[in-house]
Amino acid sequence: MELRVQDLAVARGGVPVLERVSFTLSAGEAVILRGPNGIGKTTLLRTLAGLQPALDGTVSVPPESLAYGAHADGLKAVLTVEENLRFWSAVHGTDAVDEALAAMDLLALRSRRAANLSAGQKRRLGLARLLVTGRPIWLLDEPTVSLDGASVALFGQVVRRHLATGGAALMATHIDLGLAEARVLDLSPFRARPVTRMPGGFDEAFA
Ligand SMILES: Nc1ncnc2c1ncn2[C@@H]1O[C@H](COP(=O)(O)OP(=O)(O)OP(=O)(O)O)[C@@H](O)[C@H]1O
Repeated sequence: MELRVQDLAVARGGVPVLERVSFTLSAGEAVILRGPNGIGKTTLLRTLAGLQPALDGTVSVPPESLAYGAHADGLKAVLTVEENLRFWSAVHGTDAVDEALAAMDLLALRSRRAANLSAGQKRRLGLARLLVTGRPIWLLDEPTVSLDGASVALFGQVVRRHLATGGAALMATHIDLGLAEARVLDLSPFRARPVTRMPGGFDEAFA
């Protein structure tokens, strides 16, 4: 499945952040979003995931084709690791829980409550959730935060396997996941033009 983004404009807190963003992400492809802090990588990913509306533009696939992986969002603290994945697998009508546990090295932690996981273990569970969504296009926001070297390598393998089986990934990351084939999309040219400022106004005070 191909993701075609055309002239997308996105905003954060009502303020336009990026505009006229156009790119294509094909099956089997990984694209890495680049740009300085605050340029709008998270905002772009959240907009594509359907978590906030776009100001303008078109996205060729519905949010149901996209899986958003960020932080530990969506984890139920009182459920165990395995129960969390079973919950999401039921929501998505898939059956990949054991595979996901194994892929992110969570088999030994399957009976532990999510609340009692370390930050890195929570992150691994959040990434295992991607696998049980069964969705082809992954949107990843700094997926390797809190992960140790071994877990980064593990996740690199998971992404490569996803790409090899026709999936695609759009990610904001500063870490080399070992994806030699990944394309880089620099967001700098899409920075929204600043709104007209009022002299002595709020913007001036914080400039
Ligand atoms: N809740 C919010 N309300 C208003 N503005 C926000 C809010 N969250 C973020 N912003 C602003 O929106 C802009 C885009 O932020 P975003 O998090 O998308 O950038 P980013 O490229 O992901 O940054 P980083 O590399 O630091 O993670 C920034 O200028 C930020 O200050």
